[in-house]
Amino acid sequence: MTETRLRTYTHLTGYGLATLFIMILATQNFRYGFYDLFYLACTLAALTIAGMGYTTLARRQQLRAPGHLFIMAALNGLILVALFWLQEADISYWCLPVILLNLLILPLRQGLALSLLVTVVLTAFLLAREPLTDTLLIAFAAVILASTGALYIWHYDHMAQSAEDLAITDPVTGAHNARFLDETLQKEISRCGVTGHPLSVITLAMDYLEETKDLHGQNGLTTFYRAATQHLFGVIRAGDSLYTLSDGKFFLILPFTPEEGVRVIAERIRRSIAERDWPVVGRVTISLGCTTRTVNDTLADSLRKRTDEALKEAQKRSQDSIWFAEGDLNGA
Ligand SMILES: Nc1nc2c(ncn2[C@@H]2O[C@H](COP(=O)(O)OP(=O)(O)OP(=O)(O)O)[C@@H](O)[C@H]2O)c(=O)[nH]1
Repeated sequence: MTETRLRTYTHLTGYGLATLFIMILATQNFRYGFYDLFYLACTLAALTIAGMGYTTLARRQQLRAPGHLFIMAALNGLILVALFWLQEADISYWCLPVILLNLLILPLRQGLALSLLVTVVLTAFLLAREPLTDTLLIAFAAVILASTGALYIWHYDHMAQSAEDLAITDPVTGAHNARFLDETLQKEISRCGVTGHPLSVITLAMDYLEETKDLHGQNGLTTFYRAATQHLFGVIRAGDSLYTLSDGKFFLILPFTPEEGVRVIAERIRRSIAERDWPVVGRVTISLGCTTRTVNDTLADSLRKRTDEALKEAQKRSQDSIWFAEGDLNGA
């Protein structure tokens, strides 16, 4: 299930349960003749039903739907105004589920800020009217609810972020993985198609891979891959992205980089790798295949194939070299 869909279900459940709870309150107050509280509950229910409608309408943008903040601010505001207007201490108990609803519907910071605001105003109201022990009891319940809810949501957000990072990161090098490459490259190509900015890519691989493996073992290679990744992150500019492919190759996506630019950065990378003394493996050279997108390149696969061929050509000609593959400008 995607995060967006999960949020949609969570929001619908939150608003749905709140509506049910408020409708029960409305019915009870109507039965006992507390019409002010009945009207208040009906208005609150209208807001939570609006929340359900908004959740359904904005279901594709649940992660950044700003309307929830307005709905929840109105809901919280209405309860606080009613608290002072009606001078009805029973309304203070309505604030407790609202604190949880804030945290469930809104991003953590917004939800927590709104819940703390409600807690402070509620405590001030109770201090002026109710015995100190009752006030402390309700304020304490509100703080416990807000902090436990916030902790739980923070923990969930943290876990979701870690799972997402793991899914797109190579465990050995810490760079992005091949799965994420296809996705990002396709998006980048589509963006270039619209804006017309140049896009270049590079595939690079270590020379004498088998010999190095025989000499230093897989651990030696892994140490080099890790160090090379950190080094490449330092060479490329912000906006470029680096990927580790399964067969010991690296891939670079270089947005806003024309043919002359990719030749410059490829040469810079080649030289900087050859000049260093690497841990465990010592002196190492790499070969690089590069290409620049043409208007006929609409698929990630075609750019990847062309850089792979360019890399093979570079390795065939000599080690420690670069080959640039021209794209087809005439036919698709
Ligand atoms: N994508 C990318 N391109 C680079 C990088 N370094 C150089 N280039 C390309 O090579 C061209 C010439 O780079 P440089 O020789 O560093 O000259 P520069 O004018 O200082 O480069 P910029 O100010 O980065 O444009 C740049 O305009 C880029 O197209 C890099 O780290 N990433």
